[in-house]
Amino acid sequence: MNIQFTYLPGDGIGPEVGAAAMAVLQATTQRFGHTLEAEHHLVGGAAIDAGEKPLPETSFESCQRTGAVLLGAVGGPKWDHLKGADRPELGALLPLRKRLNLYANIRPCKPYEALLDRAPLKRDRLEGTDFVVMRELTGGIYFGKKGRDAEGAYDECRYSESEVERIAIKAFDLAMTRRKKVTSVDKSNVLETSRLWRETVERVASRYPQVELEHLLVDAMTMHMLTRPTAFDVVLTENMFGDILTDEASVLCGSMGVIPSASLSDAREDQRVVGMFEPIHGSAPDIAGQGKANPLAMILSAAWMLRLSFGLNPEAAAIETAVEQALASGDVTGDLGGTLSTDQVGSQIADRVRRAT
Ligand SMILES: NC(=O)C1=CN([C@@H]2O[C@H](COP(=O)(O)OP(=O)(O)OC[C@H]3O[C@@H](n4cnc5c(N)ncnc54)[C@H](O)[C@@H]3O)[C@@H](O)[C@H]2O)C=CC1
Ligand SMILES: CC(C)CC(=O)C(=O)O
Ligand SMILES: [Mg+2]
Repeated sequence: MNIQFTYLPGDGIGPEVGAAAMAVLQATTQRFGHTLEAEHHLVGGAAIDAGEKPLPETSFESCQRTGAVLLGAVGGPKWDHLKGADRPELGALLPLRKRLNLYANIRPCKPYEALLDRAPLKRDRLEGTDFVVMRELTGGIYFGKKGRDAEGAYDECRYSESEVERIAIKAFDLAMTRRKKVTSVDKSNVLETSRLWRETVERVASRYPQVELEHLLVDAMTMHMLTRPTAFDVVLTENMFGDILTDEASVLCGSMGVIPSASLSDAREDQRVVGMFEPIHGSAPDIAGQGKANPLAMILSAAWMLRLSFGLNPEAAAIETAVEQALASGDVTGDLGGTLSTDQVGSQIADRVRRAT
């Protein structure tokens, strides 16, 4: 198969973890007899520095055409002085998600055996943790009207019923393939959008009688995630809450550098589901350029792209097995207690895939 996708390394550690993931993709495609056709494009601060808009039309057009996107990260202090849509986050990342209709953001939290003792939780409390966050990605406060007025500043938070309904359906469908439990997280004691969220989730739940539904308020959820992480199966939540809760979930998994993500659309007219695959972390300016970034989240995101955009299950599994072996052998970066550089982690995982029988 010819694996044609759009590669957007972006900013900070994005190109570093991206290079490691590309090395693993090269090894995997060679090993399984495929060809790799990566369309490299600029996005975010890297595009701004090249005199372009944060999301150049050529970059967007490639994403739209290939329907499979591997993204590093965008943003960083260098571009923090910019305002509104001139910023990498507001001018590139959010429009990419919106324009590709990537409303379903899936982020797993399943700590690897080798990392169980790195989390600040006791092993016996963490063992068996295996949940997936289904985060709504194209609505809510990040996309609302924002601005300044004489009194200060505002960010509007809006959700339509259909936006809540479609992500709830995704969460219940996913729960049906897993342990049949959905925990919906909102702030319905205060927010009107959360009241609509809860009503709509209840309505969708009535179509899935086999699935247990639990509601939690987001402030309490931050505590429950640390005190009873094994209680969750599918965690359904809105855009900003999902953003924050998944950074918290990364602590259970040992590092920000190990959680991949998939952002998916519905099938388009051509039946293609568009997918963007990216680590949950950002551009990590504090470690950028030092070879310290953990590339596993990006490598696992590439594996998800092979599975979800190209249906290449054995290929994705080969990468995931190699990652597990690397973790078990301690061949990892400093955030996980290892001594390897970003590149070294990438090349030893590529070697493991090449050697796999
Ligand atoms: N999807 C995206 O493009 C995202 C972009 N951002 C942007 O990234 C920039 C930096 O944001 P921060 O708040 O610093 O969040 P961040 O996720 O980049 O970093 C938070 C902390 O985690 C560490 N970390 C992150 N990824 C790591 C990795 N792969 N290996 C080892 N350590 C890692 C960093 O060194 C830092 O101490 C901001 O401009 C932000 O808007 C943030 C999150 C997502
Ligand atoms: C610009 C942010 C909304 C990106 C982010 O933190 C995320 O999606 O995790
Ligand atoms: Mg985030």
